[in-house]
Amino acid sequence: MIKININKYSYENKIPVIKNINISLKEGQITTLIGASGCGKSTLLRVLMGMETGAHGNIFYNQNEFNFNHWNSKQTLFSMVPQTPLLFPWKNIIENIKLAISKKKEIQENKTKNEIALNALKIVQMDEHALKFPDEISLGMAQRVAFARALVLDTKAILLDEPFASLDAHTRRILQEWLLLKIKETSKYAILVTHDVREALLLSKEINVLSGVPAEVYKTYTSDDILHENKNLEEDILSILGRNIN
Ligand SMILES: Nc1ncnc2c1ncn2[C@@H]1O[C@H](COP(=O)(O)OP(=O)(O)OP(=O)(O)O)[C@@H](O)[C@H]1O
Repeated sequence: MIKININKYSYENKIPVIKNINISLKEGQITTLIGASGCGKSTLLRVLMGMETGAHGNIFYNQNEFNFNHWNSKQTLFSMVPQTPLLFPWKNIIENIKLAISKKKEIQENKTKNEIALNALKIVQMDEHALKFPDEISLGMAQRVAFARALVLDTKAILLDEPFASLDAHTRRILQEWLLLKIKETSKYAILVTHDVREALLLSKEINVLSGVPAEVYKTYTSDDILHENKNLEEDILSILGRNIN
């Protein structure tokens, strides 16, 4: 299990954007953060990536405690799949993946970067398109490449920042099912950030509903709540989001 506690984070010592976030991640499962626009979801992911420093709190993984005081972008616990794939347009698909592969990984696996990249593209069923350029593939395919790029970074957890937001409803549905399977197959831990309550219910084992700024966990739904749908969860979550809690 990965346990994340962020007691507080503020940009440039102004009012806190994140407060009292305690979430847990389980292997092969997706934990979701859902909250209104601007409540601090992307900031939270950036803190975990080490792109924003100065948060107060800690992370527990494998009996180790990591303090945010010593957290930076060189951390190896988290990688991110952003809202848009952010591929270099002048490099083909396999070259885009190879850029993310370290020399250390090449030595450890005793494989060339090409072999490692091709293997990751196989996992996301994009190996047949390895030599295409980003403008020759669809957005859904590009998001799968972004997922492969996160895989070769070999982090324990993948942070998914609204990865399906820019896709049409049909492609989104296919990729949602696909993602669920891949997280299970690769035994990754995952955090999904979304606005979409149905997406949260479809993919998550745990849903954390965030309040408005500062982002704070207002309510947590466990896998039991989600599985049994004993309450009308969709309505429940929507009504919390609609209250614009501050
Ligand atoms: N670099 C920054 N400096 C100062 N404040 C920032 C910075 N980035 C974001 N903020 C503020 O922090 C708050 C949270 O922003 P954030 O982008 O994390 O929200 P979000 O929940 O991801 O929004 P959305 O769902 O619309 O992407 C907002 O009030 C925003 O204005």
